[in-house]
Amino acid sequence: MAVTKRTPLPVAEAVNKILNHTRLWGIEKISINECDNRILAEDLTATHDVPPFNRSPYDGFAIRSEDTKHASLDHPITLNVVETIGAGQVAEHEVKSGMAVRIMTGAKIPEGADAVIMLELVKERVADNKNQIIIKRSVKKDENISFQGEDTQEGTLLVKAGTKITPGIVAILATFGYHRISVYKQPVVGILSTGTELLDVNEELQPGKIRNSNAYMCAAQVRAMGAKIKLYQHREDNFDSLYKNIKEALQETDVLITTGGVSVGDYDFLPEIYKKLGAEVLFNKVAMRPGSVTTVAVYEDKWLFGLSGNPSACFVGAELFVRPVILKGMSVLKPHCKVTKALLSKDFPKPNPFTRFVRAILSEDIDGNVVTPAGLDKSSSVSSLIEANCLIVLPGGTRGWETGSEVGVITWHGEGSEWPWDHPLFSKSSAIKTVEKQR
Ligand SMILES: Nc1nc2c(c(=O)[nH]1)N[C@H]1C(S)=C(S)[C@@H](COP(=O)(O)OP(=O)(O)OC[C@H]3O[C@@H](n4cnc5c(N)ncnc54)[C@H](O)[C@@H]3O)O[C@H]1N2
Ligand code: MOO
Ligand SMILES: [Mg+2]
Repeated sequence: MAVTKRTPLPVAEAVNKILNHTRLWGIEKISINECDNRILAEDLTATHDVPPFNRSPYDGFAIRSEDTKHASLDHPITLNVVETIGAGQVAEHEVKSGMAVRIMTGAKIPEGADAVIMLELVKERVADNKNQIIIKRSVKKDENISFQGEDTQEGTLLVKAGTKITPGIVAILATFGYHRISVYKQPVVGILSTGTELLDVNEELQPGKIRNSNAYMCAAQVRAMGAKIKLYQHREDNFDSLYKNIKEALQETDVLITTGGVSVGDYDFLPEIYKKLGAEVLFNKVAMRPGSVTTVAVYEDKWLFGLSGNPSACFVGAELFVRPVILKGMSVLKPHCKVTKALLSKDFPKPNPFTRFVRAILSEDIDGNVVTPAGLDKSSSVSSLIEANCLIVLPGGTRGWETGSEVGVITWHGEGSEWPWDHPLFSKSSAIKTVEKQR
């Protein structure tokens, strides 16, 4: 059987094709108790000032500063303590000249008072059956007052829709009384590995067989992207049953990732399955390594990602192509891997006509970011994924890369990047400059 020729698409064009097809996953309301790491679908605006009233930042006495104007070690002044309030209580008295209110941290400053003096700075006594304090220093107006609105003012836009809910944002939700929150729905991402050679994790090795690592790896990647996972039993490379499995899985998923069976081999059935489904194949070859066989198709409103069976290629395919589909569908403002630059700490002599994504370790030294390739640089490698915390992006060309070269790097942790990436990592003409050898 003749092998159909595939035309490799530059990585940036492949990403653009995907971006042209993304759709929003919809919005749902959920409880504040279950919103961790979800993506906000509404802007959060301060619905009142914080703090909402002037309050005491210390345990002390609310006083009128004027009363202490002439207070000193030699001329202590005495005030009568008229009541005590804790946080949550409101004073009954207005503080008039000669009066003080014993006040605890967080309590509303009583009318008439314009300063607080800490407990430790006064002497307390009872005289004539009255609680009194003696003050030996002057206190300035506004001293030790937390002012209404000093943290944030009513009407301030605090968090934009499309932001991931962190513990800090949960505090904001609670502060302003959002107990049910609009968030983007999480797409359901099915993961189905094909390969007659595959065993499940709990099975003993047999001749010619290997355990299915891709499905579990992809599930972990996609879960970290914030989607819901449906992990399917791995399947043999059999056209008819695989077609049926995929068709069924598409009924209950928004995105279906398959791993393996996507190249040109006798048992690589994914290309034929896309055809039989009538799926629109956006691309089936990308000018990149690893992952050149990555195929992406759309079928009705579903996505099909045919990731490579080779573990490292599978990993790269998920980060480059699945990530933006999931995150853009939740209006995440930076839905792509984060792009940055670093100096190469080792020669990378292997030239490649395609853009190469090298699993690597990014670290910082006094000169800035440094990046070191990690482990075996083959698309079949699984151990190079252990330490890798980034991918070096080497534009295709005829030369290798020397120690000290400034290279583009992408990472999948924390905040991402917008598209297009801010320096043209993928264009040959951009020839990332080689800096003088530094080490
Ligand atoms: N004649 C050609 N052969 C190949 C080409 C090509 O262009 N022409 N491309 C090569 C490249 S590049 C890659 S990458 C692989 C992609 O192969 P498939 O996506 O079809 O994947 P499989 O053939 O099913 O498996 C490849 C490799 O990965 C192992 N594998 C598969 N599934 C898993 C899994 N779930 N967990 C762990 N490892 C898995 C499988 O045993 C194979 O060793 O094709 C090249 N060939
Ligand atoms: O798709 Mo393959 O990973 O380029 O080696
Ligand atoms: Mg194959």
